[in-house]
Amino acid sequence: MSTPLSGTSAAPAHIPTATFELGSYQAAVDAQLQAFGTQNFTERFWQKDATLWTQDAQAQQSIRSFMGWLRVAEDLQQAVPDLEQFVAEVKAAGFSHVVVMGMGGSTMAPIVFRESAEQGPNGLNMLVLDTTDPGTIQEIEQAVPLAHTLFIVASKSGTTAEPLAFGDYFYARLKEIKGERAGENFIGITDPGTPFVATAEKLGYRRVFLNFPEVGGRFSALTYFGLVPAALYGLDVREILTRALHMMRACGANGPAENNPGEALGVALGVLAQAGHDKLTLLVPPSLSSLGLWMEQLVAESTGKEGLGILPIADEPLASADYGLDRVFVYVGYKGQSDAANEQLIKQLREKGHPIITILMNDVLDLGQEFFRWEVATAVASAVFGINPFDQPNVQAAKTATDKLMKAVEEHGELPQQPATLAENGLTFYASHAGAAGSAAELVKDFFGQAQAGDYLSVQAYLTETPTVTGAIQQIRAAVLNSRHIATTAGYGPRFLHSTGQYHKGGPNTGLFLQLTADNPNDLPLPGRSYTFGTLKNAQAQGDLEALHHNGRRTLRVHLGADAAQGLQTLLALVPTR
Ligand SMILES: O=P(O)(O)OC[C@H]1O[C@](O)(CO)[C@@H](O)[C@@H]1O
Repeated sequence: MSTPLSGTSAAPAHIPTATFELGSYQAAVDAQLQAFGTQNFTERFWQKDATLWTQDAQAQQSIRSFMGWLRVAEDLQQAVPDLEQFVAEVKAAGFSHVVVMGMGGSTMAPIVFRESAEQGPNGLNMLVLDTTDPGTIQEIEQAVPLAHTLFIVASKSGTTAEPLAFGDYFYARLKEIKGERAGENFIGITDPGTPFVATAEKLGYRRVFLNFPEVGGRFSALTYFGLVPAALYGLDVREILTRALHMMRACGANGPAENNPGEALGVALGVLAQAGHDKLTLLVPPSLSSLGLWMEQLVAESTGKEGLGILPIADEPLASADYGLDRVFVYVGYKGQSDAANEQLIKQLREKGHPIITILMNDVLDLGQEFFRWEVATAVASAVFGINPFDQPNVQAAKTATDKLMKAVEEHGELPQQPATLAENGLTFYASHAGAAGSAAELVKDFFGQAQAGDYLSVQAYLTETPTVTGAIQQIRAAVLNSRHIATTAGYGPRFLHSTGQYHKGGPNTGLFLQLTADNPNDLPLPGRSYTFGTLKNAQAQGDLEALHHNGRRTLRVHLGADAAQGLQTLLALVPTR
Protein backbone atom coordinates (compact mmCIF):
# COMPACT_ATOMS: atom_id res chain seq x y z
CA MET A 1 0.00 0.00 0.00
CA SER A 2 1.86 3.09 -1.13
CA THR A 3 -0.61 5.79 -2.08
CA PRO A 4 -1.42 8.32 0.64
CA LEU A 5 -4.99 8.37 1.84
CA SER A 6 -6.99 11.57 2.08
CA GLY A 7 -10.58 12.64 1.57
CA THR A 8 -13.00 10.22 -0.01
CA SER A 9 -11.53 6.84 -0.91
CA ALA A 10 -11.71 6.11 -4.65
CA ALA A 11 -13.27 2.67 -4.14
CA PRO A 12 -15.14 0.95 -6.98
CA ALA A 13 -18.76 2.10 -7.42
CA HIS A 14 -20.31 -0.97 -5.79
CA ILE A 15 -18.32 -0.47 -2.58
CA PRO A 16 -19.93 1.81 0.04
CA THR A 17 -17.99 5.09 0.10
CA ALA A 18 -15.74 5.99 2.98
CA THR A 19 -14.74 9.56 3.73
CA PHE A 20 -11.85 10.38 6.07
CA GLU A 21 -11.64 13.77 7.75
CA LEU A 22 -8.56 13.31 9.90
CA GLY A 23 -7.27 16.88 10.17
CA SER A 24 -3.82 17.09 11.72
CA TYR A 25 -3.57 13.25 11.92
CA GLN A 26 -3.63 12.89 8.14
CA ALA A 27 0.16 13.12 7.91
CA ALA A 28 0.74 10.34 10.47
CA VAL A 29 -1.83 8.11 8.75
CA ASP A 30 -0.22 8.73 5.35
CA ALA A 31 3.19 7.92 6.85
CA GLN A 32 1.89 4.60 8.21
CA LEU A 33 0.36 3.78 4.83
CA GLN A 34 3.68 4.53 3.18
CA ALA A 35 5.48 2.34 5.70
CA PHE A 36 3.08 -0.54 5.05
CA GLY A 37 3.59 -0.03 1.30
CA THR A 38 7.34 -0.34 1.74
CA GLN A 39 6.84 -3.56 3.74
CA ASN A 40 4.60 -5.07 1.05
CA PHE A 41 1.96 -5.30 3.73
CA THR A 42 -1.11 -6.20 1.61
CA GLU A 43 0.44 -9.16 -0.11
CA ARG A 44 1.92 -10.50 3.12
CA PHE A 45 -1.43 -10.02 4.86
CA TRP A 46 -3.17 -12.23 2.31
CA GLN A 47 -0.35 -14.75 2.57
CA LYS A 48 -1.10 -14.91 6.33
CA ASP A 49 2.37 -13.67 7.21
CA ALA A 50 2.04 -13.57 11.01
CA THR A 51 5.25 -11.54 11.44
CA LEU A 52 3.11 -8.52 10.53
CA TRP A 53 1.60 -8.77 14.02
CA THR A 54 4.14 -10.30 16.36
CA GLN A 55 7.61 -11.79 16.66
CA ASP A 56 6.42 -14.39 19.19
CA ALA A 57 6.57 -17.81 17.50
CA GLN A 58 3.63 -19.29 19.41
CA ALA A 59 1.41 -16.29 18.70
CA GLN A 60 2.42 -16.44 15.02
CA GLN A 61 1.25 -20.03 14.85
CA SER A 62 -2.12 -19.05 16.37
CA ILE A 63 -2.50 -16.11 13.96
CA ARG A 64 -1.87 -18.29 10.90
CA SER A 65 -4.46 -20.78 12.10
CA PHE A 66 -7.18 -18.12 12.49
CA MET A 67 -7.06 -16.36 9.13
CA GLY A 68 -9.58 -18.58 7.36
CA TRP A 69 -12.09 -15.68 7.41
CA LEU A 70 -10.20 -13.99 4.57
CA ARG A 71 -11.63 -16.36 1.96
CA VAL A 72 -14.51 -18.07 3.77
CA ALA A 73 -17.17 -16.09 1.87
CA GLU A 74 -16.14 -18.01 -1.26
CA ASP A 75 -16.86 -21.32 0.49
CA LEU A 76 -20.19 -20.04 1.73
CA GLN A 77 -21.16 -18.99 -1.77
CA GLN A 78 -20.89 -22.63 -2.78
CA ALA A 79 -23.15 -23.52 0.14
CA VAL A 80 -26.02 -21.19 -0.81
CA PRO A 81 -28.13 -23.85 -2.67
CA ASP A 82 -27.88 -26.09 0.39
CA LEU A 83 -28.90 -23.22 2.68
CA GLU A 84 -31.89 -22.43 0.45
CA GLN A 85 -32.94 -26.05 0.45
CA PHE A 86 -32.60 -26.22 4.21
CA VAL A 87 -34.88 -23.19 4.65
CA ALA A 88 -37.47 -24.82 2.34
CA GLU A 89 -37.27 -28.04 4.39
CA VAL A 90 -37.76 -26.17 7.67
CA LYS A 91 -40.75 -24.29 6.30
CA ALA A 92 -42.29 -27.45 4.86
CA ALA A 93 -41.96 -29.04 8.31
CA GLY A 94 -44.24 -26.29 9.69
CA PHE A 95 -41.79 -24.12 11.62
CA SER A 96 -42.77 -20.47 12.02
CA HIS A 97 -40.13 -19.22 14.50
CA VAL A 98 -36.42 -19.57 15.06
CA VAL A 99 -34.46 -18.85 18.26
CA VAL A 100 -30.70 -18.44 17.82
CA MET A 101 -28.87 -19.29 21.07
CA GLY A 102 -25.20 -18.53 21.65
CA MET A 103 -22.74 -15.93 22.88
CA GLY A 104 -20.49 -13.30 21.32
CA GLY A 105 -19.46 -13.98 17.76
CA SER A 106 -21.92 -16.83 17.46
CA THR A 107 -24.96 -14.53 17.75
CA MET A 108 -23.86 -10.95 17.05
CA ALA A 109 -24.36 -11.05 13.26
CA PRO A 110 -27.85 -12.63 13.62
CA ILE A 111 -28.76 -9.80 16.03
CA VAL A 112 -27.63 -7.20 13.49
CA PHE A 113 -29.52 -8.90 10.63
CA ARG A 114 -32.68 -9.13 12.71
CA GLU A 115 -32.59 -5.54 13.97
CA SER A 116 -31.44 -3.90 10.74
CA ALA A 117 -33.39 -5.74 8.04
CA GLU A 118 -37.06 -6.49 7.52
CA GLN A 119 -37.96 -10.16 7.80
CA GLY A 120 -37.92 -11.60 4.26
CA PRO A 121 -41.23 -12.67 2.65
CA ASN A 122 -40.27 -16.35 3.02
CA GLY A 123 -38.57 -15.92 6.36
CA LEU A 124 -39.34 -17.13 9.86
CA ASN A 125 -39.77 -14.91 12.92
CA MET A 126 -36.38 -14.77 14.57
CA LEU A 127 -35.31 -14.14 18.18
CA VAL A 128 -31.86 -14.32 19.72
CA LEU A 129 -31.04 -15.59 23.20
CA ASP A 130 -27.64 -14.57 24.55
CA THR A 131 -28.17 -14.14 28.26
CA THR A 132 -28.50 -16.39 31.32
CA ASP A 133 -30.99 -13.92 32.78
CA PRO A 134 -34.01 -16.06 33.75
CA GLY A 135 -36.47 -13.20 33.09
CA THR A 136 -35.31 -12.92 29.47
CA ILE A 137 -35.38 -16.69 28.95
CA GLN A 138 -38.96 -16.77 30.20
CA GLU A 139 -39.93 -13.90 27.89
CA ILE A 140 -38.54 -15.78 24.90
CA GLU A 141 -40.26 -18.99 25.94
CA GLN A 142 -43.57 -17.15 26.13
CA ALA A 143 -43.04 -15.31 22.84
CA VAL A 144 -42.72 -18.39 20.62
CA PRO A 145 -44.93 -21.41 19.84
CA LEU A 146 -42.52 -24.03 21.17
CA ALA A 147 -43.66 -26.91 18.95
CA HIS A 148 -43.23 -24.76 15.81
CA THR A 149 -39.94 -23.18 16.80
CA LEU A 150 -36.54 -24.18 15.50
CA PHE A 151 -33.81 -23.71 18.11
CA ILE A 152 -30.26 -23.10 16.94
CA VAL A 153 -27.48 -23.91 19.39
CA ALA A 154 -24.53 -21.91 18.04
CA SER A 155 -21.10 -22.47 19.57
CA LYS A 156 -17.82 -22.66 17.71
CA SER A 157 -16.03 -24.42 20.56
CA GLY A 158 -19.08 -26.47 21.52
CA THR A 159 -18.05 -26.02 25.15
CA THR A 160 -19.33 -22.54 26.08
CA ALA A 161 -21.49 -22.81 29.21
CA GLU A 162 -24.33 -20.53 28.13
CA PRO A 163 -25.39 -22.04 24.76
CA LEU A 164 -25.15 -25.54 26.20
CA ALA A 165 -27.40 -24.47 29.09
CA PHE A 166 -29.91 -22.83 26.70
CA GLY A 167 -29.94 -25.99 24.56
CA ASP A 168 -30.54 -28.22 27.59
CA TYR A 169 -33.31 -25.98 28.89
CA PHE A 170 -35.32 -25.81 25.67
CA TYR A 171 -34.66 -29.44 24.80
CA ALA A 172 -36.25 -30.42 28.13
CA ARG A 173 -39.24 -28.20 27.31
CA LEU A 174 -39.63 -29.74 23.87
CA LYS A 175 -39.30 -33.22 25.29
CA GLU A 176 -42.37 -32.55 27.41
CA ILE A 177 -44.25 -31.73 24.20
CA LYS A 178 -42.78 -34.09 21.59
CA GLY A 179 -41.10 -36.82 23.60
CA GLU A 180 -38.33 -38.61 21.71
CA ARG A 181 -38.93 -36.39 18.64
CA ALA A 182 -37.74 -33.26 20.46
CA GLY A 183 -34.52 -33.21 18.42
CA GLU A 184 -36.48 -32.30 15.26
CA ASN A 185 -36.73 -28.76 16.66
CA PHE A 186 -32.98 -28.32 17.09
CA ILE A 187 -30.02 -27.64 14.89
CA GLY A 188 -26.42 -26.96 15.84
CA ILE A 189 -23.67 -24.79 14.38
CA THR A 190 -20.22 -25.72 15.64
CA ASP A 191 -16.74 -26.69 14.52
CA PRO A 192 -16.04 -30.25 13.36
CA GLY A 193 -15.16 -32.62 16.19
CA THR A 194 -16.35 -30.54 19.16
CA PRO A 195 -17.96 -32.40 22.08
CA PHE A 196 -21.23 -30.75 21.10
CA VAL A 197 -21.32 -32.59 17.74
CA ALA A 198 -21.66 -35.90 19.57
CA THR A 199 -24.31 -34.50 21.95
CA ALA A 200 -26.37 -33.15 19.05
CA GLU A 201 -26.21 -36.49 17.28
CA LYS A 202 -27.22 -38.34 20.43
CA LEU A 203 -30.20 -36.04 20.96
CA GLY A 204 -31.37 -36.46 17.35
CA TYR A 205 -30.80 -32.87 16.21
CA ARG A 206 -32.35 -32.18 12.78
CA ARG A 207 -29.01 -30.97 11.43
CA VAL A 208 -25.55 -29.85 12.50
CA PHE A 209 -23.78 -27.29 10.32
CA LEU A 210 -20.06 -27.83 10.66
CA ASN A 211 -18.27 -24.50 10.51
CA PHE A 212 -14.71 -23.58 9.61
CA PRO A 213 -12.06 -24.20 12.31
CA GLU A 214 -9.80 -21.48 10.86
CA VAL A 215 -12.39 -18.77 11.50
CA GLY A 216 -12.62 -17.31 15.02
CA GLY A 217 -15.97 -16.38 16.57
CA ARG A 218 -15.84 -12.64 16.04
CA PHE A 219 -14.72 -13.04 12.41
CA SER A 220 -17.55 -15.48 11.66
CA ALA A 221 -20.37 -13.18 10.47
CA LEU A 222 -20.00 -14.46 6.89
CA THR A 223 -19.97 -18.16 7.87
CA TYR A 224 -22.78 -20.49 8.94
CA PHE A 225 -22.98 -18.57 12.24
CA GLY A 226 -24.26 -15.45 10.48
CA LEU A 227 -25.77 -16.92 7.37
CA VAL A 228 -27.89 -19.86 8.58
CA PRO A 229 -29.94 -17.44 10.75
CA ALA A 230 -29.96 -14.84 7.94
CA ALA A 231 -31.32 -17.41 5.47
CA LEU A 232 -33.98 -18.59 7.94
CA TYR A 233 -34.97 -14.95 8.51
CA GLY A 234 -35.58 -14.73 4.77
CA LEU A 235 -32.65 -12.56 3.72
CA ASP A 236 -30.97 -12.88 0.33
CA VAL A 237 -27.77 -14.56 1.51
CA ARG A 238 -26.56 -15.01 -2.05
CA GLU A 239 -26.56 -11.23 -2.51
CA ILE A 240 -25.01 -10.61 0.93
CA LEU A 241 -22.14 -12.90 -0.06
CA THR A 242 -21.81 -11.40 -3.54
CA ARG A 243 -21.34 -8.02 -1.96
CA ALA A 244 -18.91 -9.41 0.62
CA LEU A 245 -16.88 -10.79 -2.27
CA HIS A 246 -16.79 -7.33 -3.91
CA MET A 247 -15.29 -6.02 -0.67
CA MET A 248 -12.96 -8.97 -0.42
CA ARG A 249 -11.58 -8.24 -3.88
CA ALA A 250 -11.28 -4.53 -3.11
CA CYS A 251 -9.23 -5.47 -0.04
CA GLY A 252 -7.28 -8.10 -1.97
CA ALA A 253 -3.61 -8.29 -2.70
CA ASN A 254 -4.00 -7.25 -6.33
CA GLY A 255 -6.23 -4.22 -5.80
CA PRO A 256 -4.74 -0.73 -6.15
CA ALA A 257 -3.54 0.46 -2.76
CA GLU A 258 -5.64 3.61 -2.54
CA ASN A 259 -8.76 1.53 -3.15
CA ASN A 260 -8.16 -0.91 -0.31
CA PRO A 261 -11.09 -0.05 1.98
CA GLY A 262 -10.17 -2.33 4.88
CA GLU A 263 -6.55 -1.23 5.12
CA ALA A 264 -7.46 2.44 4.80
CA LEU A 265 -9.87 2.16 7.73
CA GLY A 266 -7.57 -0.03 9.83
CA VAL A 267 -4.55 2.24 9.43
CA ALA A 268 -6.62 5.33 10.28
CA LEU A 269 -8.09 3.69 13.41
CA GLY A 270 -4.75 2.25 14.52
CA VAL A 271 -2.82 5.50 14.11
CA LEU A 272 -5.54 7.57 15.75
CA ALA A 273 -5.69 5.19 18.72
CA GLN A 274 -1.93 5.40 19.15
CA ALA A 275 -2.31 9.18 19.22
CA GLY A 276 -4.84 8.89 22.08
CA HIS A 277 -8.07 8.79 20.02
CA ASP A 278 -8.89 5.28 21.17
CA LYS A 279 -12.67 5.71 21.71
CA LEU A 280 -14.27 4.74 18.42
CA THR A 281 -17.58 6.53 18.79
CA LEU A 282 -20.11 4.98 16.45
CA LEU A 283 -22.92 7.10 15.05
CA VAL A 284 -25.71 5.33 13.18
CA PRO A 285 -29.30 5.97 12.08
CA PRO A 286 -31.88 4.26 14.36
CA SER A 287 -32.29 1.35 11.92
CA LEU A 288 -28.64 0.37 12.46
CA SER A 289 -28.62 0.74 16.23
CA SER A 290 -27.53 -2.88 16.82
CA LEU A 291 -24.46 -2.61 14.55
CA GLY A 292 -22.53 -1.34 17.58
CA LEU A 293 -22.99 -4.68 19.37
CA TRP A 294 -21.25 -6.53 16.56
CA MET A 295 -18.54 -3.88 16.24
CA GLU A 296 -17.89 -3.87 19.99
CA GLN A 297 -17.19 -7.57 19.94
CA LEU A 298 -15.01 -7.50 16.85
CA VAL A 299 -12.95 -4.44 17.70
CA ALA A 300 -12.76 -4.59 21.51
CA GLU A 301 -12.13 -8.32 21.84
CA SER A 302 -9.53 -8.25 19.05
CA THR A 303 -7.58 -5.15 20.03
CA GLY A 304 -8.13 -4.85 23.82
CA LYS A 305 -5.07 -6.58 25.23
CA GLU A 306 -1.55 -5.95 26.50
CA GLY A 307 -2.74 -2.59 27.87
CA LEU A 308 -3.67 -1.39 24.39
CA GLY A 309 -6.80 -1.29 22.30
CA ILE A 310 -9.65 0.53 20.62
CA LEU A 311 -12.92 0.81 22.54
CA PRO A 312 -16.11 1.15 20.48
CA ILE A 313 -18.60 3.54 22.07
CA ALA A 314 -22.03 2.54 20.83
CA ASP A 315 -25.48 4.01 21.38
CA GLU A 316 -24.19 6.85 23.57
CA PRO A 317 -26.59 9.67 24.48
CA LEU A 318 -25.67 13.01 22.91
CA ALA A 319 -23.31 15.17 24.96
CA SER A 320 -24.56 18.60 25.91
CA ALA A 321 -20.99 19.96 26.16
CA ASP A 322 -17.69 19.26 24.39
CA TYR A 323 -16.41 15.72 23.87
CA GLY A 324 -12.98 14.74 25.16
CA LEU A 325 -9.98 14.56 22.85
CA ASP A 326 -9.87 10.75 23.02
CA ARG A 327 -12.55 10.27 20.35
CA VAL A 328 -12.74 9.32 16.71
CA PHE A 329 -16.28 9.49 15.34
CA VAL A 330 -17.41 6.94 12.75
CA TYR A 331 -20.73 7.38 11.03
CA VAL A 332 -22.19 4.33 9.27
CA GLY A 333 -25.44 5.07 7.45
CA TYR A 334 -27.17 4.93 4.10
CA LYS A 335 -26.42 6.92 0.97
CA GLY A 336 -29.18 9.40 0.13
CA GLN A 337 -31.08 8.76 3.37
CA SER A 338 -31.51 11.75 5.62
CA ASP A 339 -30.43 11.41 9.25
CA ALA A 340 -30.96 14.93 10.58
CA ALA A 341 -29.87 14.37 14.20
CA ASN A 342 -26.53 12.82 13.28
CA GLU A 343 -25.93 15.27 10.41
CA GLN A 344 -26.35 18.16 12.84
CA LEU A 345 -23.99 16.52 15.38
CA ILE A 346 -21.35 15.75 12.74
CA LYS A 347 -21.44 19.37 11.58
CA GLN A 348 -20.60 20.47 15.14
CA LEU A 349 -17.90 17.82 15.52
CA ARG A 350 -16.33 18.94 12.26
CA GLU A 351 -16.25 22.55 13.45
CA LYS A 352 -14.50 21.41 16.63
CA GLY A 353 -11.89 19.51 14.61
CA HIS A 354 -12.65 15.96 15.82
CA PRO A 355 -11.52 13.19 13.45
CA ILE A 356 -14.54 11.84 11.55
CA ILE A 357 -14.92 8.84 9.25
CA THR A 358 -18.12 8.42 7.23
CA ILE A 359 -19.24 5.20 5.54
CA LEU A 360 -22.38 5.21 3.41
CA MET A 361 -24.01 1.93 2.41
CA ASN A 362 -26.42 1.54 -0.48
CA ASP A 363 -28.87 -0.69 1.39
CA VAL A 364 -29.00 -3.20 4.21
CA LEU A 365 -27.48 -6.05 2.16
CA ASP A 366 -24.26 -4.01 2.10
CA LEU A 367 -23.78 -5.26 5.65
CA GLY A 368 -22.03 -8.17 3.94
CA GLN A 369 -19.44 -5.73 2.65
CA GLU A 370 -19.14 -3.87 5.93
CA PHE A 371 -18.62 -7.05 7.94
CA PHE A 372 -15.65 -7.84 5.71
CA ARG A 373 -14.27 -4.27 5.65
CA TRP A 374 -14.32 -4.07 9.47
CA GLU A 375 -12.74 -7.50 9.87
CA VAL A 376 -9.82 -6.42 7.67
CA ALA A 377 -9.65 -3.04 9.41
CA THR A 378 -9.52 -4.68 12.84
CA ALA A 379 -6.71 -7.01 11.82
CA VAL A 380 -4.83 -4.08 10.22
CA ALA A 381 -5.24 -1.82 13.28
CA SER A 382 -3.90 -4.70 15.40
CA ALA A 383 -0.84 -4.85 13.13
CA VAL A 384 -0.32 -1.13 13.73
CA PHE A 385 -0.27 -1.92 17.48
CA GLY A 386 1.75 -5.11 17.06
CA ILE A 387 -0.73 -7.43 18.82
CA ASN A 388 -2.43 -10.73 17.98
CA PRO A 389 -6.04 -9.89 17.01
CA PHE A 390 -7.25 -13.49 17.17
CA ASP A 391 -6.90 -14.41 20.84
CA GLN A 392 -8.86 -13.28 23.92
CA PRO A 393 -6.59 -14.12 26.88
CA ASN A 394 -8.44 -12.13 29.54
CA VAL A 395 -11.90 -13.55 28.79
CA GLN A 396 -10.72 -16.85 30.19
CA ALA A 397 -9.84 -15.25 33.54
CA ALA A 398 -13.48 -14.34 34.21
CA LYS A 399 -14.67 -17.75 33.00
CA THR A 400 -12.21 -19.50 35.35
CA ALA A 401 -13.33 -17.38 38.31
CA THR A 402 -16.98 -18.19 37.48
CA ASP A 403 -16.24 -21.92 37.19
CA LYS A 404 -14.63 -21.83 40.62
CA LEU A 405 -17.65 -20.10 42.08
CA MET A 406 -20.00 -22.65 40.48
CA LYS A 407 -17.99 -25.44 42.09
CA ALA A 408 -18.55 -23.72 45.45
CA VAL A 409 -22.29 -23.59 44.64
CA GLU A 410 -22.31 -27.31 43.89
CA GLU A 411 -20.52 -28.04 47.17
CA HIS A 412 -22.26 -25.58 49.51
CA GLY A 413 -25.55 -24.87 47.73
CA GLU A 414 -24.93 -21.12 47.33
CA LEU A 415 -22.46 -18.53 46.16
CA PRO A 416 -19.92 -17.22 48.68
CA GLN A 417 -21.19 -13.87 50.02
CA GLN A 418 -19.19 -10.70 49.42
CA PRO A 419 -18.90 -8.14 52.26
CA ALA A 420 -20.89 -5.02 51.37
CA THR A 421 -19.41 -1.53 51.70
CA LEU A 422 -22.78 -0.11 52.76
CA ALA A 423 -26.54 -0.51 52.29
CA GLU A 424 -29.03 2.32 51.99
CA ASN A 425 -32.58 2.80 50.66
CA GLY A 426 -32.86 -0.74 49.32
CA LEU A 427 -29.52 -0.56 47.47
CA THR A 428 -26.40 -2.48 48.52
CA PHE A 429 -22.98 -1.16 47.47
CA TYR A 430 -19.69 -3.03 47.00
CA ALA A 431 -16.82 -0.67 46.16
CA SER A 432 -13.25 -1.49 45.19
CA HIS A 433 -12.02 1.89 46.45
CA ALA A 434 -14.35 2.70 49.35
CA GLY A 435 -12.39 5.53 50.96
CA ALA A 436 -14.13 7.10 53.93
CA ALA A 437 -17.56 7.44 52.36
CA GLY A 438 -20.25 7.40 55.05
CA SER A 439 -23.28 7.53 52.79
CA ALA A 440 -24.40 6.14 49.43
CA ALA A 441 -24.34 9.64 47.93
CA GLU A 442 -20.70 10.13 48.99
CA LEU A 443 -19.73 6.67 47.77
CA VAL A 444 -21.24 7.22 44.33
CA LYS A 445 -19.75 10.71 44.13
CA ASP A 446 -16.30 9.38 45.06
CA PHE A 447 -16.59 6.61 42.48
CA PHE A 448 -17.33 8.97 39.59
CA GLY A 449 -14.93 11.54 41.05
CA GLN A 450 -12.06 9.22 40.05
CA ALA A 451 -12.72 9.93 36.35
CA GLN A 452 -9.81 11.54 34.49
CA ALA A 453 -9.58 12.70 30.88
CA GLY A 454 -9.25 9.62 28.67
CA ASP A 455 -11.15 7.35 31.10
CA TYR A 456 -14.44 5.68 30.26
CA LEU A 457 -17.50 4.47 32.16
CA SER A 458 -18.69 0.90 31.59
CA VAL A 459 -22.18 0.15 32.90
CA GLN A 460 -22.49 -3.61 33.23
CA ALA A 461 -26.11 -4.61 33.68
CA TYR A 462 -26.78 -8.19 34.76
CA LEU A 463 -30.48 -7.41 34.49
CA THR A 464 -33.49 -8.31 32.37
CA GLU A 465 -33.30 -6.10 29.29
CA THR A 466 -36.36 -3.84 29.10
CA PRO A 467 -36.91 -0.36 27.60
CA THR A 468 -37.28 1.06 31.15
CA VAL A 469 -33.99 -0.42 32.35
CA THR A 470 -32.20 0.63 29.15
CA GLY A 471 -33.67 4.13 29.51
CA ALA A 472 -32.40 4.48 33.09
CA ILE A 473 -28.93 3.24 32.08
CA GLN A 474 -28.90 5.83 29.29
CA GLN A 475 -29.72 8.50 31.87
CA ILE A 476 -26.76 7.40 34.00
CA ARG A 477 -24.53 7.56 30.91
CA ALA A 478 -25.81 11.04 30.01
CA ALA A 479 -25.21 12.34 33.55
CA VAL A 480 -21.63 11.02 33.61
CA LEU A 481 -20.85 12.12 30.04
CA ASN A 482 -22.04 15.64 30.73
CA SER A 483 -20.56 16.04 34.20
CA ARG A 484 -17.24 14.17 33.85
CA HIS A 485 -16.79 14.47 30.03
CA ILE A 486 -15.65 10.87 29.71
CA ALA A 487 -16.83 8.32 27.15
CA THR A 488 -19.57 5.98 28.34
CA THR A 489 -20.46 2.41 27.35
CA ALA A 490 -23.14 0.02 28.54
CA GLY A 491 -23.74 -3.68 28.10
CA TYR A 492 -26.05 -6.36 29.40
CA GLY A 493 -24.29 -9.24 31.16
CA PRO A 494 -23.26 -11.88 30.44
CA ARG A 495 -23.41 -10.78 26.76
CA PHE A 496 -20.66 -8.18 27.10
CA LEU A 497 -18.31 -10.68 28.77
CA HIS A 498 -17.90 -12.24 25.33
CA SER A 499 -17.39 -8.83 23.74
CA THR A 500 -15.99 -5.76 25.48
CA GLY A 501 -15.11 -7.95 28.50
CA GLN A 502 -11.70 -8.67 26.98
CA TYR A 503 -10.89 -4.95 26.64
CA HIS A 504 -12.12 -4.20 30.18
CA LYS A 505 -9.47 -6.46 31.66
CA GLY A 506 -6.80 -6.57 28.96
CA GLY A 507 -6.97 -3.02 27.58
CA PRO A 508 -5.66 0.14 29.25
CA ASN A 509 -6.60 0.67 32.90
CA THR A 510 -8.89 3.59 32.07
CA GLY A 511 -12.28 2.09 32.91
CA LEU A 512 -14.69 2.87 35.73
CA PHE A 513 -16.90 -0.20 36.05
CA LEU A 514 -20.42 0.16 37.45
CA GLN A 515 -21.81 -3.34 37.86
CA LEU A 516 -25.58 -3.60 38.36
CA THR A 517 -27.24 -6.72 39.77
CA ALA A 518 -30.71 -7.48 41.11
CA ASP A 519 -32.71 -10.33 42.61
CA ASN A 520 -34.04 -12.95 40.22
CA PRO A 521 -37.68 -13.16 41.33
CA ASN A 522 -38.72 -15.69 38.67
CA ASP A 523 -35.68 -17.93 38.59
CA LEU A 524 -35.49 -21.02 36.37
CA PRO A 525 -33.96 -24.41 37.14
CA LEU A 526 -31.28 -25.70 34.81
CA PRO A 527 -31.92 -29.30 33.72
CA GLY A 528 -29.28 -31.73 34.96
CA ARG A 529 -27.63 -29.15 37.25
CA SER A 530 -28.03 -28.47 40.95
CA TYR A 531 -28.32 -24.72 40.34
CA THR A 532 -30.55 -22.21 38.55
CA PHE A 533 -29.98 -19.78 35.66
CA GLY A 534 -30.11 -16.96 38.23
CA THR A 535 -27.28 -18.46 40.24
CA LEU A 536 -25.22 -18.96 37.09
CA LYS A 537 -25.77 -15.31 36.12
CA ASN A 538 -24.82 -14.15 39.65
CA ALA A 539 -21.65 -16.26 39.48
CA GLN A 540 -20.77 -14.71 36.11
CA ALA A 541 -21.15 -11.23 37.60
CA GLN A 542 -19.10 -12.12 40.68
CA GLY A 543 -16.45 -13.94 38.62
CA ASP A 544 -16.00 -10.95 36.34
CA LEU A 545 -15.79 -8.56 39.28
CA GLU A 546 -12.99 -10.74 40.71
CA ALA A 547 -11.19 -10.66 37.34
CA LEU A 548 -11.56 -6.87 37.18
CA HIS A 549 -10.10 -6.53 40.70
CA HIS A 550 -7.30 -8.90 39.79
CA ASN A 551 -6.40 -6.43 37.03
CA GLY A 552 -6.54 -3.45 39.39
CA ARG A 553 -9.71 -1.95 37.90
CA ARG A 554 -11.90 0.60 39.68
CA THR A 555 -15.32 -0.95 40.33
CA LEU A 556 -18.59 -0.25 42.08
CA ARG A 557 -21.21 -2.97 42.24
CA VAL A 558 -24.73 -1.88 43.13
CA HIS A 559 -27.29 -4.54 43.97
CA LEU A 560 -30.65 -3.01 43.10
CA GLY A 561 -32.84 -5.38 45.15
CA ALA A 562 -36.12 -6.94 44.06
CA ASP A 563 -37.21 -4.27 41.57
CA ALA A 564 -34.40 -3.32 39.19
CA ALA A 565 -36.29 -0.42 37.59
CA GLN A 566 -37.10 1.10 40.98
CA GLY A 567 -33.55 0.54 42.22
CA LEU A 568 -32.16 2.27 39.14
CA GLN A 569 -34.25 5.36 39.88
CA THR A 570 -32.87 5.44 43.44
CA LEU A 571 -29.33 5.10 42.07
CA LEU A 572 -29.89 7.71 39.38
CA ALA A 573 -30.76 10.26 42.04
CA LEU A 574 -27.26 9.73 43.51
CA VAL A 575 -25.31 10.13 40.26
CA PRO A 576 -23.72 13.59 40.23
CA THR A 577 -24.90 15.79 37.36
CA ARG A 578 -22.25 18.45 37.76
O1 LIG B 1 -18.81 -19.82 19.84
P1 LIG B 1 -18.28 -20.16 21.20
O2 LIG B 1 -17.13 -21.08 21.16
O3 LIG B 1 -19.40 -20.69 22.06
O4 LIG B 1 -17.77 -18.85 21.86
C1 LIG B 1 -18.59 -17.73 22.06
C2 LIG B 1 -17.77 -16.50 22.28
O5 LIG B 1 -16.92 -16.68 23.41
C3 LIG B 1 -15.63 -16.16 23.11
O6 LIG B 1 -14.79 -17.21 22.79
C4 LIG B 1 -14.97 -15.49 24.25
O7 LIG B 1 -15.73 -14.46 24.72
C5 LIG B 1 -15.86 -15.29 21.88
O8 LIG B 1 -14.70 -14.99 21.21
C6 LIG B 1 -16.82 -16.14 21.16
O9 LIG B 1 -17.44 -15.48 20.10
